[in-house]
Amino acid sequence: MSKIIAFIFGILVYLLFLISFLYAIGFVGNILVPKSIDSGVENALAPSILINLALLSIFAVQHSVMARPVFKKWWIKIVGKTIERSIYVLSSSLALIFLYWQWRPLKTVVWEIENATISAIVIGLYFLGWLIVLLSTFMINHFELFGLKQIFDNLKNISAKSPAFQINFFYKIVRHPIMLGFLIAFWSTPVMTVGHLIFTVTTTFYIIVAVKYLEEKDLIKHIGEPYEIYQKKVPMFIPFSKSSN
Ligand SMILES: C[S@@+](CC[C@H](N)C(=O)[O-])C[C@H]1O[C@@H](n2cnc3c(N)ncnc32)[C@H](O)[C@@H]1O
Repeated sequence: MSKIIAFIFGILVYLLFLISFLYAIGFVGNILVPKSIDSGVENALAPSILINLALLSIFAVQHSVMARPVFKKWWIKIVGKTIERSIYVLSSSLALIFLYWQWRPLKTVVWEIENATISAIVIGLYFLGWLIVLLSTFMINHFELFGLKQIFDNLKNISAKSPAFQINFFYKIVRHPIMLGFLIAFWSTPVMTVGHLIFTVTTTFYIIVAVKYLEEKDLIKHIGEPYEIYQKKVPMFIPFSKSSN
């Protein structure tokens, strides 16, 4: 019975993730969704900036703290291995939905691309960024990353293996294609407002710090020398650039 409940929970969490992921494309790109990064009533500058930074910080803290091995080890003892990842995905989705809901638009335009062709290219890049994000998740392990593999394995009484270290497809070109996809999507806008710029600069800073000082440190601890060799051969974010630590 508990296996079925865990399974249903994991499926519902995955559906919520899909909704919040699709909503993110509409939210950042100001496309189709009822509330986007630049829609709604504009309030005073200082409180809006503080609220937006607080919303981004909630996501960053949740996302980084719950992903650390020390936290995971402790948390697995409480919730069990099967649904640990689903709870992580659920928490991230809720933090994102809260951000979409409470985001304060700041509509002053910082830059605007007036040339229609360049504007269309930039919009194309926006969707390319999101596509890179989605495809990259399949290159490591989409189903493990979003908790589905764990709930399926549990249902079939298979003991889950640790996810394998991948150096395939996009991971041959950069070490962090998912984050590169986000960076491309967040910066590629024909109209950059103050609110969008705050979002983009803060997330860029967070991505660089989280990858360099948290994720890669954990990967070196976990994988060891093969990851250090990978770091020397493959650049972090910029394809074909000199590889860096
Ligand atoms: C949200 S994913 C982001 C992965 C990577 N930073 C990127 O931008 O493509 C985070 C998870 O991917 C795992 N990961 C990072 N690089 C990996 C690789 N080359 N192979 C397998 N898993 C990896 C990390 O251990 C972490 O659990």
